[in-house]
Amino acid sequence: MTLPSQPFQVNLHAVVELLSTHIYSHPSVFLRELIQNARDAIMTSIEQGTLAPDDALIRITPVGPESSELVVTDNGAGMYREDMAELLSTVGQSSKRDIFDLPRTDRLGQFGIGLLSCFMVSDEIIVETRPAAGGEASRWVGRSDGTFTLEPLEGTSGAGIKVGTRVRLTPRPESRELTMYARVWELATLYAEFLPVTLEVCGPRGTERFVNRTPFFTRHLSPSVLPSETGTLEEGSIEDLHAWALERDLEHLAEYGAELLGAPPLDMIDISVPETGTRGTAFVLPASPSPGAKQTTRAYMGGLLVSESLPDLLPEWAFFVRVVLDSTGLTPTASRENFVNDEALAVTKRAIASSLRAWILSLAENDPRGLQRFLAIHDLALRSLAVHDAELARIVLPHFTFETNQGRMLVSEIVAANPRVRYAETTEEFRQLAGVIPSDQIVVNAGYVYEKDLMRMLGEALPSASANPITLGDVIAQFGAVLGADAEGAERVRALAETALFGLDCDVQVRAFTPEDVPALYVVDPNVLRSMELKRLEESTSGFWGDLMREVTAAPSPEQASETSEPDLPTLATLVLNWSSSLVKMLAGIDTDDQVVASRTLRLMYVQAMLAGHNPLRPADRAILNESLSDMLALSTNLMRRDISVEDFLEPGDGHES
Ligand SMILES: Nc1ncnc2c1ncn2[C@@H]1O[C@H](COP(=O)(O)OP(=O)(O)OP(=O)(O)O)[C@@H](O)[C@H]1O
Repeated sequence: MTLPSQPFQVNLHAVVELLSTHIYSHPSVFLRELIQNARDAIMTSIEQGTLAPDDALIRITPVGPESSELVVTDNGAGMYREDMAELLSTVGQSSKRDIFDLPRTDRLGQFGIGLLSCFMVSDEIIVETRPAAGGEASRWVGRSDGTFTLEPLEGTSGAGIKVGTRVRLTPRPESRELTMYARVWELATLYAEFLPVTLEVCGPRGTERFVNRTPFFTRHLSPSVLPSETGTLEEGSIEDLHAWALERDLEHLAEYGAELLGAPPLDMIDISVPETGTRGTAFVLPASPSPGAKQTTRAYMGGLLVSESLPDLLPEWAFFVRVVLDSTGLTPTASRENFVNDEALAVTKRAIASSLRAWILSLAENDPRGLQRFLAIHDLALRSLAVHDAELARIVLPHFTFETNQGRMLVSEIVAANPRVRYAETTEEFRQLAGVIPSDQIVVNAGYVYEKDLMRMLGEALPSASANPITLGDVIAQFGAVLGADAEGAERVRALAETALFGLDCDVQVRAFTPEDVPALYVVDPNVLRSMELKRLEESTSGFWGDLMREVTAAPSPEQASETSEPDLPTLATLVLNWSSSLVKMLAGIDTDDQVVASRTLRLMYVQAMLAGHNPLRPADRAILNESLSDMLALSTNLMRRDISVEDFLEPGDGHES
């Protein structure tokens, strides 16, 4: 025997609890749901020809001294009594779906739960309505205990009910504030200021205020209605009038942007995605946002607010704009506070990204000064975009500036000076290189974020140019060896220096190079530099951090591990003494008696070379700096008094042990 089917029962309390704690972010959304129902009913009437668009009106009367009820009235389609029980008392029932039960894009509602949000602020919802197509007025009263009544409003009781619908709520004490004038005005403006239906809020003492503003952010490239007060038009003046209207729209748009950003936007970018009925404006920030800041989007659906701050609608790199948009083709989530992450949203996101990109491209091609203004504020954003976008890189790369040994230069200037661009991959290497590269040659510092990648793209982006890394090792390899009659002197200085730098893990070479006023170069492999920095920290840090540092420095990297297995560990650093420097030549001719002076001079040259290359000084380096300076001071003062001898200063490593 088959048992008869039975309908599910709905526990209304549990549903309202679910709505308020898991779906809606705040009880105040009840007002947005009522405005949305009123707007949809008005759209139905306009569509059916029973209401002229200019006569459409939503009126909100807040709770106040004269009334303990909040009333939302519309002059839309209303409802027939026969439909009311099903539409209003059935959770999930909506009239806003098409014959295939799909949401209608011209209606904002679709889930059939919005009215229930009123139970978040009131225990009773009264809906009084009269259908626009003709018929009796009716009253439906729904209660939070899950019961409802439905009655006809005949004779005098229905006389005050005009075509349309009014919803009456008596708020619970804790929700009263949400239904009073100040808050209602604030919420109505927030949700509906761009609603294309007139919305008025009745203020104290019968005053009325309209919340509506024109959504200029959706229409700035198509002029809004032409002024009606212009009277008859002269021949040929229609274009002027369009230009005037467009300019006025742009002014309003800029004003809105300034309100949104707190300062006039640097520029405004039109967003248009016809496939998803999305239109809007991206306002370019007039100041650089804090690092890592992600801009959120203010989104509307049919003029009703979805969210003031939607994340994830913009690409990662677009932290230089704040977007405001309106969509009729995206699907809202049940809370109506976000969009469903579907294909339509993906299409919209891609289109927004390409509009921003197209704006940058057109700036680069048509308005180089505008691009420079933009770069002065949002340089990093554009670099981060260009490294992933070869086509964009081709257009914008010449406009980027890079640090070079000749100061900051535009890429176009660098390439014009020499299309075979050479760049240092780290800032440390650049600083060392900058000291020795002949001044008529350019070396670029590509050590900052994105710059190495951009340099690597240069050859592809600008076919006439090429870019290759250059290391200090490359430059030093080209330095001339010291030959012939000078070879002996050079070897002497090298031996002196090796002795003076004993124990400092530093090899010594003597080469001839320019500039002559650089007596020595301290050359170090970047990996070695890193371990030196760790060692310095380790030596100067005690306790937990010191132990941690020691652990870090003790654990060899895979490369180091393979290196240590080799019998000869490469020398850590090299001091390259410059045979072209008169100071170095002087050291070659120094008297044996003055070897202490030579030793301290070489140690000072070593520290000076380290500092010139922006290398970190370890405690041992600082110690020899201080010792050498005090020795030099003592030598020069005491020797002049002739009351001490050089032997007093000799120490192991000074070459006088024997
Ligand atoms: N002001 C109104 N005028 C005419 N019909 C209304 C009005 N308010 C509600 N209705 C009817 O009641 C139904 C249920 O409304 P409800 O707000 O619960 O859901 P919805 O608007 O259809 O969908 P959503 O949950 O997405 O808002 C609507 O589909 C509509 O038919």
